[in-house]
Amino acid sequence: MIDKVYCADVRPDMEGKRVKLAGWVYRKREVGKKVFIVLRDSSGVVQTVFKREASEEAYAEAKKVGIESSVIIEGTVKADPRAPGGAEVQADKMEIVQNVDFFPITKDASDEFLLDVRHLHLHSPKVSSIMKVKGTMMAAAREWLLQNGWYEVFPPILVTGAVEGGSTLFKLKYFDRTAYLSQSAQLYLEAAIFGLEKVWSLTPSFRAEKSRTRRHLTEFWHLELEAAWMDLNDILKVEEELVSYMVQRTLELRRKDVETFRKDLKTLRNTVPPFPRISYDEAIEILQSKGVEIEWGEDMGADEERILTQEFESPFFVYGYPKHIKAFYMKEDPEDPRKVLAADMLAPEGYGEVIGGSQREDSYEKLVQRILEEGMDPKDYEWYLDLRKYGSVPHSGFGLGLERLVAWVLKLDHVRWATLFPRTPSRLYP
Ligand SMILES: NC(=O)C[C@H]([NH3+])C(=O)NS(=O)(=O)OC[C@H]1O[C@@H](n2cnc3c(N)ncnc32)[C@H](O)[C@@H]1O
Ligand SMILES: [Mg+2]
Repeated sequence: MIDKVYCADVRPDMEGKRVKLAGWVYRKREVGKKVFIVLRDSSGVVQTVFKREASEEAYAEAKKVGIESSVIIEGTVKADPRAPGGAEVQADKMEIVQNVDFFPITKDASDEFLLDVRHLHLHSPKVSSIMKVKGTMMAAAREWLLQNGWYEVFPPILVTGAVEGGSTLFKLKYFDRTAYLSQSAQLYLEAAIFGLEKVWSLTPSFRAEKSRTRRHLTEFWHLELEAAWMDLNDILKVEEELVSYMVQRTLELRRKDVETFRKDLKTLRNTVPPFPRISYDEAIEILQSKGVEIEWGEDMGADEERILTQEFESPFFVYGYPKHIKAFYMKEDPEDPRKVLAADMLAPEGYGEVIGGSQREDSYEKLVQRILEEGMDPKDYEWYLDLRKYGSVPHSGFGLGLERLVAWVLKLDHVRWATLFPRTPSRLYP
């Protein structure tokens, strides 16, 4: 590894210190007999200046080097309030590792072009900021989960059945059998709670969703928790504590990156327990009062959720959905058989659903009945039904879409920008 100083670590108090930098040419301009190069690395940028009198050779290299060329620069730090970070490097040596004559991404590049060359778009400091925030949010989640006694497990991705409906399964040939890409690790987490009680996993989940909305991917990162002995209210408390910790910790560690995308942090600061809770019935009434044509029993889509979020300035829960619009594994509400003990967490500012969760049906007979009601074959879920035969317990869990949470925190206009290489119905390459 090159013994280098990171760009963001070049400070005014290093005046006179000799440093070696390694990175990529981010910006370049010639002013009179000087060449200014803003060098970029993973930490940020620093201004370097090349003068003929300092080194003829380095000056000539600086004049010819192209944007996004990889370079190693040596020089002396000089405090200068006009330079980003208050200091610049007066360069006297440059090694061009690889010169780039023309970098295809220009200022006016369209979103579609950026996605076509996503492998080059990852040079962008803004993209790096998104990935740093996403990584920090997951690091915060891990911190919280470890501190609160949750065990990480590693469920399979190659599976034999649907969790969230057969219409969004990706099917593949598995030797002489049929397999699917996992839509959710939930069923396997439900098996794990009989030994570990409180489990979680971060896995890629796959949905053959044809819906081309700003919040759907065909592959997304899915943070899922499952706990024995917990009912719906218990798991909602877990959700709001976990999400609050993820958001507040990210503000603590990555505030500059977050502020690159949003100046108003109010809804993030408001993300502290307890989150507001409204029933599905109340949600329908609110929507109807705002002129939305929706009847009780209908599902809320992105548009309805967007309108609903206008009522809140923090994430909030909607609970008590009608049974027929929710998944087979959800426990019927003992007080109202039309409903299930399920709740979604919606993010404000128009983002909507970021978490889907519920208390699970723990009765063998009722679960068989729900599977049949949904037109599925209990034989396909024999192992899953066994979980209700051998020491069944009340249990609950949820799934958080990591890209959706990041998209809200950074106010991204599409969830695809929150993933390294977005997968959508029209995108499988690069
Ligand atoms: N362990 C569980 O209880 C999870 C449960 N089986 C489940 O998959 N619920 S979910 O379908 O609402 O998906 C959960 C979350 O997963 C995210 N999600 C769900 N589908 C997508 C797509 N297509 N793209 C991006 N993100 C998606 C979104 O935030 C949802 O709230
Ligand atoms: Mg959902």
